Amino acid sequence: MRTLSDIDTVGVVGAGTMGSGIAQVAATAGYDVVMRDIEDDLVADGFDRIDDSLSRFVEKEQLTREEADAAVDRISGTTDLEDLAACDYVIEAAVENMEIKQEVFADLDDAVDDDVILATNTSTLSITTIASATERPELVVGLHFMNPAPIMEGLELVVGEKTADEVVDCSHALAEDFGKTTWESDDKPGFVVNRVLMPWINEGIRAYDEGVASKADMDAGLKLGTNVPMGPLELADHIGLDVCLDASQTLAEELGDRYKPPYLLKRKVDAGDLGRKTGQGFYEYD
Ligand SMILES: NC(=O)c1ccc[n+]([C@@H]2O[C@H](COP(=O)([O-])OP(=O)(O)OC[C@H]3O[C@@H](n4cnc5c(N)ncnc54)[C@H](O)[C@@H]3O)[C@@H](O)[C@H]2O)c1
Repeated sequence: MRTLSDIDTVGVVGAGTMGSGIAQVAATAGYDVVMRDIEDDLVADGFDRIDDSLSRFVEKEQLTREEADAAVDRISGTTDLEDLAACDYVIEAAVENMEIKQEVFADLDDAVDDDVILATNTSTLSITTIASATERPELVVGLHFMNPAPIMEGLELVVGEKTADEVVDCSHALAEDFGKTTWESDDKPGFVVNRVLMPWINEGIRAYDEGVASKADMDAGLKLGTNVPMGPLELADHIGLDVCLDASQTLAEELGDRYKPPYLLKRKVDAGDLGRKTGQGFYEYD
């Protein structure tokens, strides 16, 4: 099995909100990165997000222009799964759907060397179930980045039923090399963060829908009243309303009705208003 010193190239599956952020984190930490999505346009959008984010780091003088350019140069984009063959550690950040994740993991299992760790950035799905699509369940682990991945310090490590101790150790070490601080969760629905965060967001949406307060006052109340950086409606827009809906549905299936997604969340997703990424969610964005 590979250890941290064997890892030069990190594969990232998905170039969306999280995949592009994870690719940026790995490249900024000095790793070569192969970022894969299913269409060229989606890969290009991923690079645009990385450029925007790195430019903000440069503006804030947290990186030099040269360091930012060097990080981009270390990332190659592709739509071809075979291009992940040379990777030493792969992080999957495709959509939050068990069927798709299992398909991706079965394909990755064939595409990369037998001793390569396959990590998933899933928000709520079972690591053990995802791992069962491979012949290497002991090499599958949850590496759950927070959004935005380049900014948030915390990284949740999720240990599946068969995940080997060495894989957990190597993943903690890699996360630390990315500049992150980790905590560990057992493979239980929602892990530590989303088990508590999703019902908080959903209750905020319900309270707004039931007329407790305006959107702005719901968010202001939670921000000023509990000292969090974003209220529930802003945070839902930031995460993506589709991601919140998928996560809540999984949690409700596993843990019961207290996790049931609110009606208004479903209606907004059906309308295609997914939050920041589509320019419209609970709020409007440029
Ligand atoms: N958005 C968040 O705040 C957040 C936080 C932590 C974890 N996550 C998790 O990260 C994962 C990705 O979420 P996101 O917000 O980046 O979603 P997103 O919709 O922004 O991006 C998902 C990307 O995956 C791509 N994709 C779909 N099938 C693929 C395949 N077979 N191979 C390669 N790419 C494929 C899509 O084209 C899309 O570009 C999900 O599992 C989500 O639950 C999201």
